[in-house]
Amino acid sequence: MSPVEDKKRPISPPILENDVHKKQNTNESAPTPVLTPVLAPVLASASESKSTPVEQKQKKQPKVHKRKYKSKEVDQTSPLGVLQHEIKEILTSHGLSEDEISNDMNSILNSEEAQARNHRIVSNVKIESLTSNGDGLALIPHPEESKKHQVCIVPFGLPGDVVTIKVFKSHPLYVESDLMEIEATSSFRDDSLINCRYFGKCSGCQYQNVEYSHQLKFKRETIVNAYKFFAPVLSTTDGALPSVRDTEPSPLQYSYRTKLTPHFNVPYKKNFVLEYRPNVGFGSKGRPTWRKDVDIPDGSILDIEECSIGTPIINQGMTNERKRFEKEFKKYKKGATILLREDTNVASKNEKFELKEASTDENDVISSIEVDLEGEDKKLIKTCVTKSRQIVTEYINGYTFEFSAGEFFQNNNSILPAVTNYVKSNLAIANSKEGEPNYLVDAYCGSGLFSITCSDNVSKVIGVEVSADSVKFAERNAKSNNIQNAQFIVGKAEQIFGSIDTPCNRTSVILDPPRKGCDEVFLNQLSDYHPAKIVYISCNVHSQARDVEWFLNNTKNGKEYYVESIKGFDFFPQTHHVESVAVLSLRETT
Ligand SMILES: C[S@@+](CC[C@H](N)C(=O)[O-])C[C@H]1O[C@@H](n2cnc3c(N)ncnc32)[C@H](O)[C@@H]1O
Repeated sequence: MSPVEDKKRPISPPILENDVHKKQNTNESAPTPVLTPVLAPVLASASESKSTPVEQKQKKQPKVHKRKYKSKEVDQTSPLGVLQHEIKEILTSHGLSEDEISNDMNSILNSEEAQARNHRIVSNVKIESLTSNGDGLALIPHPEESKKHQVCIVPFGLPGDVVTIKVFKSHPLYVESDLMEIEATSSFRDDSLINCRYFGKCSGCQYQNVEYSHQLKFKRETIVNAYKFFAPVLSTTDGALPSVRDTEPSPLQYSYRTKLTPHFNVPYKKNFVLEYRPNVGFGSKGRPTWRKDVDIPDGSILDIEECSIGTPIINQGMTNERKRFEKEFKKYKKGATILLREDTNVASKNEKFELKEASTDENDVISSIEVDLEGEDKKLIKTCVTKSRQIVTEYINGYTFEFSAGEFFQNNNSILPAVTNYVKSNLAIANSKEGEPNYLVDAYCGSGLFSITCSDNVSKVIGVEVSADSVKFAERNAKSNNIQNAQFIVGKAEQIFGSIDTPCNRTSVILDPPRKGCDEVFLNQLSDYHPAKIVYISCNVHSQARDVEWFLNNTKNGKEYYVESIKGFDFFPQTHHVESVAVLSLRETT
């Protein structure tokens, strides 16, 4: 084990809600807690018993710093915000109150004994459900009070599994655990399907041991729950929400990710020089031991040579860059992330294509893979780019898109034809007359993916995007794809409607915001603009559900719309992620 890897899990202080979130993102190991010497005052008073009261007063009492649990606000639509709803669900199903599952955080923080009682091994734990994050959720006996329970998160546990776990972290209303043993197997579990030796420890995938059709059902359930939790009025109003459609499968279930970002840590110490190469890979999800067939050393970052969901050229890039790092790691004074982004160029089959700068092998030769396009005199030449400012190309349904390697672009090329076709097919405006002009506003347009792929169905497209760099690429992409009816504006989606002059009853709007969703300013303006159709694409179905509920129930014209359809797209097979497309249409007036 290299010196930068932590050897033993520290007795963890409870992680504050925000800290947990930070930790999940950075994959840092938990800080070693400084335990408060709770016995110190007792011992001190015993040795002082012979002094006079005046002497005792003069001697300074050692200060006991009691640690206090401070909770911080969590973003309601983040995994931790969603967990609050999931905990309520499990409580309702067992007829329990919050008091009956609560943990005494101040005691756990200040007493080693309380920590030891709480952070323990528990057997015969039945996994009841899945969180939106793909973790198992269970109810276990409370270690302090026999009438109470604890809600426990068990990564890699599947509904129906009976397992042994090790609880290692406490929070006021739940605990976190590692999966140690599977005692009885869920009907969803088929460990023979596991494709990667790091599965079960790496934080990247959650469902490699779940048959794909079940994965798609889990994701549909995530969407159903998102609307139940974040659109409660619509969910409980008869006929206000359509049944969520089946999740669209990804044509590729492995080898699909066109971008990976392995990373490494270097301890922050003055004049520190690394003696061993640190692990390079992805964050670990606790320290589970349930996979008996592989032995992977613990560490906050796992050393990963190959990622089974990455495309072949991305994995070739990973091999190249790991070899380079092996030679150069001593130069690094701090941790870093290695960008691996697929670059796809199109050429005719016999053309000798000159490769642009990209990841090279140990002989300094650019690694590339060629793929013939079926039924066409064209081939795709793929390389792996590692510089974030470098321009890369993506090929979708006959269109090419250029963008900076470090900027946002969808990561699963194989599903993009299905998604863009679905979005396009849902833009049609009811009661359209033949020959009448129609328009599209693509808010949050990035480098023009939907503006360009949907442009041939409409008279004019206006794309809006806050990043000037992305707009530059959107314009360039429209030109290179010979799209003449698209115009792009640099600006905030919240400020666009004042400058859009297309007739609202002939205009459809695409929304594809970042994870946090749209804000109320934007939704009010969208409602005032009153478009004929809205297609809302989202990588966070929870913020989508919240926005749809707010738009329909709280904006001026919201009541005039109904939710025509909701459908998930599986951009990330083997993981818990799901992309959702909701279509909102104007009710027909008689
Ligand atoms: C999820 S991406 C979608 C991009 C594009 N539709 C695609 O699929 O490639 C969200 C985009 O919204 C942009 N964005 C973020 N906040 C914005 C805002 N307030 N107004 C306009 N665009 C914004 C980001 O720069 C990013 O390009």
